[in-house]
Amino acid sequence: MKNANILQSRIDALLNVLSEDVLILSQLGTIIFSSHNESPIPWGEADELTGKNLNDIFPGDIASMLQGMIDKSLSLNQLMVKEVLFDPTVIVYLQQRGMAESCWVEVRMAPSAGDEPSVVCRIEDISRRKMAQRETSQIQRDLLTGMYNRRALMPVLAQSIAQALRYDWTCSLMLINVDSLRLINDQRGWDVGDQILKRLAESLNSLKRTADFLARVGEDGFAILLPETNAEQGILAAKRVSSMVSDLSAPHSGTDIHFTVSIGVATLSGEVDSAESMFSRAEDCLQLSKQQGGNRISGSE
Ligand SMILES: Nc1nc2c(ncn2[C@@H]2O[C@H](COP(=O)(O)OP(=O)(O)OP(=O)(O)O)[C@@H](O)[C@H]2O)c(=O)[nH]1
Repeated sequence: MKNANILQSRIDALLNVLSEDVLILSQLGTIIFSSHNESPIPWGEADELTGKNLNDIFPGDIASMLQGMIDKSLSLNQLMVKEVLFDPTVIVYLQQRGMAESCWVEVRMAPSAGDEPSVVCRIEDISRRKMAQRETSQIQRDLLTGMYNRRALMPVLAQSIAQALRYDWTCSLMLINVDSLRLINDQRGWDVGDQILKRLAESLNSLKRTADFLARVGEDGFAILLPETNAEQGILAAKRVSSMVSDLSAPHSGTDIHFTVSIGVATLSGEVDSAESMFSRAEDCLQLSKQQGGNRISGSE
């Protein structure tokens, strides 16, 4: 009995230092025990929750999703984890207790030993983590086309170079730049220019191999990192892009506006190469294609 008391006081102390909510739920979704301390979720007093069922707190779809987690956790005897949006306009129980802003929570359920089947459920507010994830992915994406940007490309290129050097492979970088986008914008309107960039992005995305990495770099162009691709194969890939672009167009006043691209391909040239030096060589090749009148492919090792 003494031991049981010590254990209980340790469990109470443990629960007191947790900022997450902890519930024990029966197999049928009834709250047997609840503990919440500094949680931003206004559940009401701990006593108020005990004896309530998930259906008393959550609308039908969320209650049955949580019940599904209980069922699975008990039948598979394993931890279940899900991210759930707690929106007070949907979860009226929480709105009535003062919740004004939505928050994302991580729900973890683990089967618990005992006479009656039950699960221990931890609910943690992960809104900040979610926001940070969203911000990170936004700063790595181009807003117009949704593709990765140069900031995202450079570390991947550096990694690909490191791998190629280590395993005695190679890799290539292709820069694809729309010819005379300024003129198209001026003559047909910025919307047409936008359409061209979007269609080109979508088509490059479908054309590239799964292992390739596509990014929008600069105002009017894209880059594709081609792992395990030598100079000759890089030029072949560029030819495929060029021929694909000849079938692309953007609609404008009932007509189709066609466009061309210039391409520069750089291939890894040895131990001294870096992401920056390879990118800069690809830019030089692109420049050469532009100087020769555009709609051309230039490559360098
Ligand atoms: N429609 C559209 N235009 C953009 C976007 N970003 C930049 N631009 C424009 O794209 C044009 C790029 O101009 P330049 O760098 O001179 O290139 P260009 O006219 O394609 O000439 P070349 O590359 O030499 O063929 C500029 O007028 C930019 O204002 C965009 O997101 N959408």
